[in-house]
Amino acid sequence: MLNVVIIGASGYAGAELALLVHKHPELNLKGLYVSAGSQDANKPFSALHPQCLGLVDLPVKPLDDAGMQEAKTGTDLICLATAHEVSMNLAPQFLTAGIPVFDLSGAFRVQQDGFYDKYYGFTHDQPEWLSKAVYGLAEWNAEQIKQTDLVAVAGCYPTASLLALKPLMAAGLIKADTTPIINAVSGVSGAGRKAAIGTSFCEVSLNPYGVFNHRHQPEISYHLGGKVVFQPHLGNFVRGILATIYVQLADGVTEEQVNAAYQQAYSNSPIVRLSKQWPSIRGVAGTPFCDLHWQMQDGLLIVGSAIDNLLKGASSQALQCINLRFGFEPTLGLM
Ligand SMILES: NC(=O)C1=CN([C@@H]2O[C@H](COP(=O)(O)OP(=O)(O)OC[C@H]3O[C@@H](n4cnc5c(N)ncnc54)[C@H](OP(=O)(O)O)[C@@H]3O)[C@@H](O)[C@H]2O)C=CC1
Ligand SMILES: CC(=O)N[C@@H](CCC(=O)OP(=O)(O)O)C(=O)O
Repeated sequence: MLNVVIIGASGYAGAELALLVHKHPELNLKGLYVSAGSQDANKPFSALHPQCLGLVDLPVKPLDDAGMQEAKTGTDLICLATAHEVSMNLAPQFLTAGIPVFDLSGAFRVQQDGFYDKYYGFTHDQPEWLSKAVYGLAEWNAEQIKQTDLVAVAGCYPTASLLALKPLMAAGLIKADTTPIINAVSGVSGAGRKAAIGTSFCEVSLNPYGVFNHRHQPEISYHLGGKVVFQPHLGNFVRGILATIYVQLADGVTEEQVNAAYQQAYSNSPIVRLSKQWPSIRGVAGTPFCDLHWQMQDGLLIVGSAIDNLLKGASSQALQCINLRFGFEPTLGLM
């Protein structure tokens, strides 16, 4: 059994991960942590997430000096479900102690000059670790994930978008000099557990946000290797992302070629389901799956992609990466 520590365990993504680790046959949930000054420090995890009562009753401990020392001792791997800047600061402290890190934040996802200043509002001060990080999009980067100690688990909207677009890009089916358009809606859990007026459930109906400046647009472009337009929306549901993606196909591309591209990419990947119907939030919420469906007409392809933002968009994808890194079956603890 591998001993796992989760930092940021009281948050929405960390909590999902704690439950997944608890259920995993090869992983032992060794410790759960929150910030040193957290109002939740020392509360039982199950008091914060009552669905886990009797399953995960460990306390969430404060990550003060003693907590940090304890978190490092006898630990085989660390998961960071913390804000980007917190992860940037914490990851090196575990990596230098020889403990592999699986970071759910955006802190190590994009290796591009000036990216963090422009899109995250801070200067990245760990360029060496950033250059060593592997992007944790499990279906596409399995070989690199197996060999790294720092996995930057892919973002939620980028996971839904890239799983839909990468097969087309890899097969050369996207028309040159065109820009795929990604229109996506997320549930409010995507904004995390902290209360804010803009993501308060009574305030949210359905609205676009982050127009032309959301940090996931460059993350998607960088890992696709091509330009995209990305427009997120906030919807009045708790969890799930539905992305509808519009792609101009290269001249002469047939439906058979599109089908073959998706089959080739995912026929051995049970987490990505090539559906015969348009995906829905209901079809994926609470599951580790990404559901894809597509249709084409007159050279235009429309692809639907749905995931649970807290699972395939965060914690279950982290677990896929852990499985790959430690040589377990890729879907162990997930299906
Ligand atoms: N929500 C989602 O759908 C997704 C989230 N992510 C990423 O995962 C990360 C967590 O997201 P989410 O769960 O939504 O966020 P939450 O705000 O729900 O949770 C954040 C967690 O971090 C803890 N925390 C805050 N500051 C520190 C600190 N200095 N040291 C240790 N722990 C700290 C918080 O507890 P406390 O404040 O009490 O200390 C809490 O447990 C983010 O980077 C996010 O971008 C990725 C994909 C999807
Ligand atoms: C609805 C909502 O607010 N979603 C968040 C994205 C979720 C998230 O935490 O982003 P990462 O996947 O990059 O970690 C946002 O738009 O910033």
